[in-house]
Amino acid sequence: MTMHQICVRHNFESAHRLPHLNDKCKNLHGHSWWVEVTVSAPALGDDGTVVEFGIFKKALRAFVDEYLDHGAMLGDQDPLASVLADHGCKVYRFGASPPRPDRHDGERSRWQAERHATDLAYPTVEAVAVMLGRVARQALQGMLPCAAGAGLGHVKVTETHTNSAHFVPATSGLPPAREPAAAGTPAAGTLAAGTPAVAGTPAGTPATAGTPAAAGIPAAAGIPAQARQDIDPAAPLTRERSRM
Ligand SMILES: Nc1nc2c(c(=O)[nH]1)N=C([C@H](O)[C@H](O)COP(=O)(O)OP(=O)(O)OP(=O)(O)O)CN2
Repeated sequence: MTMHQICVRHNFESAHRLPHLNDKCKNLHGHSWWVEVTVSAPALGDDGTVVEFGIFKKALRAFVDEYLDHGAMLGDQDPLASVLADHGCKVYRFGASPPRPDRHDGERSRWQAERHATDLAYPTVEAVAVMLGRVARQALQGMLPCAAGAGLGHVKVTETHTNSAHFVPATSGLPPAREPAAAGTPAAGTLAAGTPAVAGTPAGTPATAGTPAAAGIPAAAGIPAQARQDIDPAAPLTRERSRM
């Protein structure tokens, strides 16, 4: 079987520390991280793509820029996590538990992003790759104009020139192929033949205005509402997703 693959990259500046590893890693230190995500599909969509670069990057970047860039990634048990958060610093916690229902909106909103890493105790490079794989996969599911059967290929996260981690999902990463569209009715997430892709308005999916502030997804300009919903960490993780 042939396979098409595309790759997008994004970078972010973030501190982390790994107090359970060696002496060097227990210091709060920063890296210029790179994340690279590939998306695979057995056949190209009607628009000749696996997934349109711009829309996919916007969805991925929205999460990274909002929750990780110029912040700190820490284990939930790390005492620095609450100290930094109490001082207004951006903190993304690995291994965090859901807040009690009576907690304030800010805490609930933070959790919506942190639930991608709830089963990952520490922000190792490997764990960051898993977490960003979940974000990327949710961005892909749903309406993005992508080829039938398109799914997450792999995620590479680089923290230094010498250190990186690859995450490859246990499954192929391909969600079930979408049903072929009835004539004249483009399937969700696919482009109708001959339908030009209008930026931010994928064919077959009405872009509902104004959405997911509640989902913790930044309402970045140009990201289709549905795409933002798709990276909504509040969406329940399926068994398959949680294996990623
Ligand atoms: N498997 C992993 N090992 C280590 C991780 C990790 O995330 N996964 N992280 C660290 C530290 O965070 C540290 O940033 C990197 O440590 P190290 O490579 O030892 O340090 P340098 O980048 O300074 O290495 P040099 O090549 O000597 O410059 C450690 N291990």
